[in-house]
Amino acid sequence: MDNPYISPFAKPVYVMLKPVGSVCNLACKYCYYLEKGKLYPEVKNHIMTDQLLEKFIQEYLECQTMQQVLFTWHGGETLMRPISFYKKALELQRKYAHGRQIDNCIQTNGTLLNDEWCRFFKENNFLVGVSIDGPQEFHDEYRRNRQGLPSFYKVMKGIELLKKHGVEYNAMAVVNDYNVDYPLEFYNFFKEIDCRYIQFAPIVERLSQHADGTQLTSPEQQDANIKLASFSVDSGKWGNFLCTIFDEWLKEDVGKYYIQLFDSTLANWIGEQPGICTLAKNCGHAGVMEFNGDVYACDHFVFPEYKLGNIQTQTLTEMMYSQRQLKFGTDKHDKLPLQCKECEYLFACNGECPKNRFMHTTSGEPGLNYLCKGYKKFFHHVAPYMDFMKKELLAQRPPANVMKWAKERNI
Ligand SMILES: C[S@@+](CC[C@H](N)C(=O)[O-])C[C@H]1O[C@@H](n2cnc3c(N)ncnc32)[C@H](O)[C@@H]1O
Ligand code: SF4
Ligand code: SF4
Ligand code: SF4
Repeated sequence: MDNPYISPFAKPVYVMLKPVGSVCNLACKYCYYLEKGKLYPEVKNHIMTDQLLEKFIQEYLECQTMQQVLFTWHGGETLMRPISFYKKALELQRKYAHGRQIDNCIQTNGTLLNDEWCRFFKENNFLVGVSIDGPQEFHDEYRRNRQGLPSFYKVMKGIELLKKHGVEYNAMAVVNDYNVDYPLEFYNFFKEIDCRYIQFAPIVERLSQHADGTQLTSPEQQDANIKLASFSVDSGKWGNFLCTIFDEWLKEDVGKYYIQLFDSTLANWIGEQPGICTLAKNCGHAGVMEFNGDVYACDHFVFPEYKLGNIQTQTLTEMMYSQRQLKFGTDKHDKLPLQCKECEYLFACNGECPKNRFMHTTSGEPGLNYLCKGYKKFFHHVAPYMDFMKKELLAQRPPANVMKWAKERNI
């Protein structure tokens, strides 16, 4: 074979990069990634070398079967690498692109953004994801640095700079035990700052002490001593949160504000692939590569037992299409408990993220998702509107017509 990297598979290989591992200037209390540094106690600097960066970029580009290739820079805090690192990455992308179209997106806590970063992102067409958990009071509850200093004002300044430079950005928020009680304040905040693409994710973590000093728990561990982390969202409240925001969105925001979870729900309603992996039928499409070349099954499964290999000894295609990774992907559906398999909302929920499946069903079967109650409530609540939007889409009319329809029915 001329090119050892060519992938025989139709789906693109997608692997997010961790150029500084889990290193960060903040220490958000709920962060699932901060403790991942403990997986590499022998390494002093968790920094991806230029050699590894080049190896990854060459291989990543050469194994793609699609014309368009997406690079995702993730952390830890991505902006803890200097701009020169990303300039080098762009040079290497150009070197190995061979005519492919390359897109870059980067996830950041926003605190280190300045004019220089924003100019760089604008010039190079980066999509920037900024983490912000709503108004100051919610955001600063958990998003602080090691000294306990809050980060809200720095993030807001960062967002202002992105806007000033015309950089495309979206907001990434988490919903936790605190902000879940204030859905309207949360939603209106994003409207006030004129953020039209809103992504939010529920926090569910379980903690126990492991020998290597880590605390987060993979779903296989079913020990009764494993406690739900206090910052986790309550399942029922998660449902109320989604329903309240949905009703508000329905008043005048459909087609104006894009809420990823609602779009993904509609996608499932019409049988399309949802944008959120948690609502998809299978997992396994998005791997992550750590600073040292270790590749894991998913960003939320960076546990030793989910390591697929290392790019120095195996190709990305070998790892991402290994039997283990394929099984990781199909297990999402195959391991559903009967209660899910018989659920009227299975097509929309797909049992959500396997990381959260540590409950038992009413008949005592393990593997039920902790968020089941909340999602069931949400799907039940939105079903008539989703049915209507589906009808509109199939008739090639805008789904935003749902607002008028709901108003006429006084709902
Ligand atoms: C690990 S951070 C890395 C990138 C960057 N430091 C940032 O904060 O955006 C990626 C995203 O995960 C979110 N996150 C952190 N801990 C989480 C958890 N336990 N569950 C769900 N999302 C979490 C963060 O709020 C952030 O939006
Ligand atoms: S800024 Fe991102 S990586 Fe850093 S602690 Fe917070 S969530 Fe984790
Ligand atoms: S394990 Fe969870 S986060 Fe990972 S791909 Fe599956 S649904 Fe998504
Ligand atoms: S709503 Fe509950 S029972 Fe239904 S598929 Fe989702 S997790 Fe399973």
